[in-house]
Amino acid sequence: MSNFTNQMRLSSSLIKRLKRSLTTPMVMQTRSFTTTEGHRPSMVHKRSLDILHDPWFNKGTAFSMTERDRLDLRGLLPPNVMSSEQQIERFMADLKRLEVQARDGPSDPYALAKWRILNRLHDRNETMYYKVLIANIEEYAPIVYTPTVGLVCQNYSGLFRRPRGMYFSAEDRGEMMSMVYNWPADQVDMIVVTDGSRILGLGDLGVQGIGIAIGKLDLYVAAAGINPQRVLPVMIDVGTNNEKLLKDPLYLGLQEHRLEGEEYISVIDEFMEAVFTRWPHVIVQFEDFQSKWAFKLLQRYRDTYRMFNDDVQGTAGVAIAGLLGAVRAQGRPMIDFPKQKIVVAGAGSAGIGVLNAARKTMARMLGNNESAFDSARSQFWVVDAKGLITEERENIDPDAQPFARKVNEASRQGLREGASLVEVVQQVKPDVLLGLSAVGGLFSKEVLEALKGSTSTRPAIFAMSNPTKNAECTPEEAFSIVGDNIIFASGSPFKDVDFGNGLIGHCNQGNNMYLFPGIGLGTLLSGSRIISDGMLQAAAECLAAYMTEEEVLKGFIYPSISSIRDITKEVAAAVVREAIEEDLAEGYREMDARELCKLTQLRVCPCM
Ligand SMILES: NC(=O)c1ccc[n+]([C@@H]2O[C@H](COP(=O)([O-])OP(=O)(O)OC[C@H]3O[C@@H](n4cnc5c(N)ncnc54)[C@H](O)[C@@H]3O)[C@@H](O)[C@H]2O)c1
Ligand SMILES: O=C(O)C[C@H](O)C(=O)O
Ligand SMILES: [Mg+2]
Repeated sequence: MSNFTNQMRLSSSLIKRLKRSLTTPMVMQTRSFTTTEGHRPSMVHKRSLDILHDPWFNKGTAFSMTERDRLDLRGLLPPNVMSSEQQIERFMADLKRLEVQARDGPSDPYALAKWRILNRLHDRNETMYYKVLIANIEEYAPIVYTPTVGLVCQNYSGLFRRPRGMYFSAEDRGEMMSMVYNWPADQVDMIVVTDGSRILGLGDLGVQGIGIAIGKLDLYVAAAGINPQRVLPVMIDVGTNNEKLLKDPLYLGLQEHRLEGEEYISVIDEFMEAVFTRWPHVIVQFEDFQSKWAFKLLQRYRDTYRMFNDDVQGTAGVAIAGLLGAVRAQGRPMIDFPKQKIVVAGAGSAGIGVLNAARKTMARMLGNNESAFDSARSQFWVVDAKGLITEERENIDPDAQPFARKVNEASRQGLREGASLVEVVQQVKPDVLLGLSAVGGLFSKEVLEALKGSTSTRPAIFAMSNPTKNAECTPEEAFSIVGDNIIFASGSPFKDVDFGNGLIGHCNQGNNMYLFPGIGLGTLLSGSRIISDGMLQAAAECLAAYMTEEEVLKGFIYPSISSIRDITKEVAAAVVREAIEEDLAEGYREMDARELCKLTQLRVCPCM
């Protein structure tokens, strides 16, 4: 559809909406609809979320599309309209499933039960919910966030009780500009949006992916202190390619294959235009989009909107901080980073994001010129589902292309196109083995045995895939096979390993949660128009510098989650400083750019 036609559609829906609000005062309006039992019309003086939160009137997913339109509910419920019989079936199936699938690998067996209790509190009393979460962040972050949030998404059709957030579906094309006004808050600071196409390492979960947006925003409130009334989780339902969900009669999302190409982009464009029209200062975090869209959408929007992609950019910053920590843990200065040999398993949105950032960081340390950038490339070996990526790879993904090994260079090392991970580790003897493959157990006994040949005095293993059962290896496997001296980090939380001799092998959590809340908060407070590479780099450097020399030498390369509020504050301050330095900051509320400058200790400040 041309931009013009699109605009016409958008503006006609907006005009409809405006007319409706002019002719009928929202609050006092009386509307009728049929109750769940059927026939008698019910009169209601409420609208929007007030209806969904009222047990006398709420029909949940059984509200028909006409009722959703008339009661300003469009977008506040998952798109699939259910019959009351289906609702009961879904509830009963969930009740019976209580103990089954309540566990994600070796994690807490009661995780899902705890999530249900916390979720009920979230629905009843947000202030109390966040107080409980903040006071017990170490215990409950793994429940409301990774790894349990993965289990929640997998079971979402059953767990769904009260809606939270907004749903924009392929069926809502042309309506989004109007729908955004169904959200009751006049001010929204943070949106986390997903299309559900790659939820953690669990694949395409369709509409059920809304859970990840809710979990991330919980951390925005708990770690960054964002007002819970100003966060908005969003699910863009463009269908699903998950065959199981397509056949499930109780699935809450659109039961059609995913939109592709221009059709897909036009939905996301319409969503972005709608939310930035209603809330011009909002920040949109893209989360768990499959790689093929993650990069394209980032390129499409990053210079126009206040947005970032957490999996590409947040993960990259967290990985850089960890990689620099691993260099320091060897007793070497950070500036030795460009000498590290790094094997990366996984060339998706996260893997490529990390590779690009690591290469740039090395290049900066080597003189920040073209030849430095070029030579940094040779420090990386990238293995994906088809093995080692070389220039011989057919139909190579353009994002992976810059990291393809030259064929003669590979053969000098005894490697070839498609070489297995174990062969690569054997030949390269890397300092770092980093996994973002979503393949649980990929760092097998053989791979870890091969890493014993590392030329590093202290090899580092980053098993960053989530949730727990997708981790490339466990810390027990890593420490017991490679040795007590290694550095270990995983994306999902694991317990430290007790060596039984009074010594402990520390398991770091290398998760983007250490950066995204600070990136969002810093952007909000600075009022920066966009989120620049420099702001992201400042966030990563701040996290890298957070750990003391003594801590890194003991193998602690990331802070404990109990200090997440402090880290977030530091990261946010670094982001604000950088935004000011780059002359991007426009200020926040009464704190204009000039006032912000006064607050910082910058020597050079462009607005002074
Ligand atoms: N720790 C964190 O903060 C963090 C952040 C982002 C993503 N992740 C995790 O990283 C994982 C990957 O995310 P993504 O968005 O890049 O996914 P993706 O699906 O885009 O990429 C997965 C990549 O792994 C490769 N792969 C598959 N099987 C492989 C194998 N046997 N050997 C080597 N490579 C293999 C694929 O070819 C692909 O390149 C997910 O589990 C996600 O949860 C963790
Ligand atoms: O969600 C997480 O825990 C980290 C990351 O964003 C992921 O997709 O795995
Ligand atoms: Mg993610």
